[in-house]
Amino acid sequence: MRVCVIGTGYVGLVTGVCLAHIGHQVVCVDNNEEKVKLMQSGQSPIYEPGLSELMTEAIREEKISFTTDLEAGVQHGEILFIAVGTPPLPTGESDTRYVEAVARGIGEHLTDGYKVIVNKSTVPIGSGDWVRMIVLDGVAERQKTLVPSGGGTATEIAVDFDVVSNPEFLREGSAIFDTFNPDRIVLGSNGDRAIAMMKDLYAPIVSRQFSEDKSGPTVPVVVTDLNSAEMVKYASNAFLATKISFINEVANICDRVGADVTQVAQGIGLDSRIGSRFLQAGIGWGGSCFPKDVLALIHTASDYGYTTDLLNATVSVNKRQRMIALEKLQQMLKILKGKTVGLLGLTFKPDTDDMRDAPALDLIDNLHRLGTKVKAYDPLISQSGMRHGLSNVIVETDPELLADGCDALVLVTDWKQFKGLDYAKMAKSMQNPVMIDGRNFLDRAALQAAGFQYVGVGR
Ligand SMILES: NC(=O)c1ccc[n+]([C@@H]2O[C@H](COP(=O)([O-])OP(=O)(O)OC[C@H]3O[C@@H](n4cnc5c(N)ncnc54)[C@H](O)[C@@H]3O)[C@@H](O)[C@H]2O)c1
Ligand SMILES: O=c1ccn([C@@H]2O[C@H](COP(=O)(O)OP(=O)(O)O[C@H]3O[C@H](CO)[C@@H](O)[C@H](O)[C@H]3O)[C@@H](O)[C@H]2O)c(=O)[nH]1
Repeated sequence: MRVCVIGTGYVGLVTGVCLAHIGHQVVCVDNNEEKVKLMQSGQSPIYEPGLSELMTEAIREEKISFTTDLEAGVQHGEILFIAVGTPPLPTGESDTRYVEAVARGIGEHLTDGYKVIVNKSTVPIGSGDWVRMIVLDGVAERQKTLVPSGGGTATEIAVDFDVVSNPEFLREGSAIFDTFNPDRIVLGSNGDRAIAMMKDLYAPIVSRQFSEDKSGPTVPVVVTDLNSAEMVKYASNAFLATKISFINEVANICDRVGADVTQVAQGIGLDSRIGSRFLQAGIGWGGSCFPKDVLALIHTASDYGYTTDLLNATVSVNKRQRMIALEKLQQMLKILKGKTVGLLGLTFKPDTDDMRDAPALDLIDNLHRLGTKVKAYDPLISQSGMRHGLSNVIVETDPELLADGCDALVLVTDWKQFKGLDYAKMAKSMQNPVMIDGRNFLDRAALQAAGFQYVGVGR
């Protein structure tokens, strides 16, 4: 099928490349010229495991192209994906201005023939109907420009489209895997024709043709109304964030009573009603989605007169959890002023270059506030030189250089490379071999054998 994806960030580019891989003809549109030039030259502007390889293949097979020209994209696509950012406003609500600009632009360029407009961006509940309205506004704008040369009124522009909400559940760092191995596909629409086209689009994924386990059961497709599909996205993220806040709260109690949260998580996670995933206690959840989406849902509820006691607690537990590494550093080192702390990891999770709302950023700010020198090493940020927002941090290019002279190390991101470091060598070069393991990721006994005082979270 002919697909246009508008917005080529973590979601749009992965979606475009994966749809091209399964055989569709994809045009990706972005209004960032630099990004588009980079993609046209075959390079991905983001790091996502496996993305570059699939992108190169799709370009070689002429299944995908990149442009800044929205009109060309709209003309090409039978299915038009909106995948632009919806960042948080200071009030907590989503900033939908990029979605609005794209919807209006689509309306200004819609041509004859039926099109499906898909909200892939995470958008506030009710956005499906709102996008329809904005697209029609765009059509009306164009209509106004059509004045026949002899005067009179121009022929009415005829458009035919439906809006579908197709929320995205991929995780950064495993986005390609998640796209080919989804737990479910959610399609919200008021139009049967649109749903049928979306099912055709995803048929190779639904049939597991591209899954790791090709013989697995077909992927469930959940068809809902527009509002419910939008709510599925927010409720999923809110549930997962709540699950992590829950285990973090349990970890804080474990710390006080002398239990080990990693053992507790194993014990409770084996209950199939609970499940073992997203029960890793640590320094709190971050990234571009959980923080903004939980706040946006709280905001929506409040717009409708409802106070979200549970979600408010999810957020406040997380805020406090973001301080846990600092508290543990204070317990171990006492005064932090004049001390040097090294951070292992900067990104909000491993296998991504994304620093949006990363717990490392809070920690850095708090350490600076207390007069601590901060150094950091991150497998991706250190190598790529992407130091956006990190001007006060000494970014080392190797973990051993990081340890040199430090009073303590904090493991902030659970990059798998951190399992195999030469901790004995690192301990020797430190002022004070203290390891705060903010992700309960390292082997306590091995660290102690290497000469570290090891402190985990809730263990
Ligand atoms: N990042 C994730 O893991 C993830 C997962 C699921 C859902 N989402 C949701 O998907 C949406 C996109 O997230 P993202 O992380 O990919 O964002 P992003 O910031 O990485 O990318 C957004 C892209 O849209 C482009 N853009 C902005 N305005 C545009 C316009 N008018 N025309 C064309 N392009 C435009 C930007 O240049 C950018 O390349 C958000 O709503 C987010 O909540 C994100
Ligand atoms: O047991 C856990 C699992 C995760 N995290 C933290 O939670 C955050 C989010 O992690 P993860 O969900 O793996 O990454 P995201 O890429 O942010 O993905 C989430 O947000 C996306 C955007 O909405 C959704 O599409 C995904 O389904 C949803 O998992 C990170 O800071 C993790 O360190 C924990 O602290 N403990």
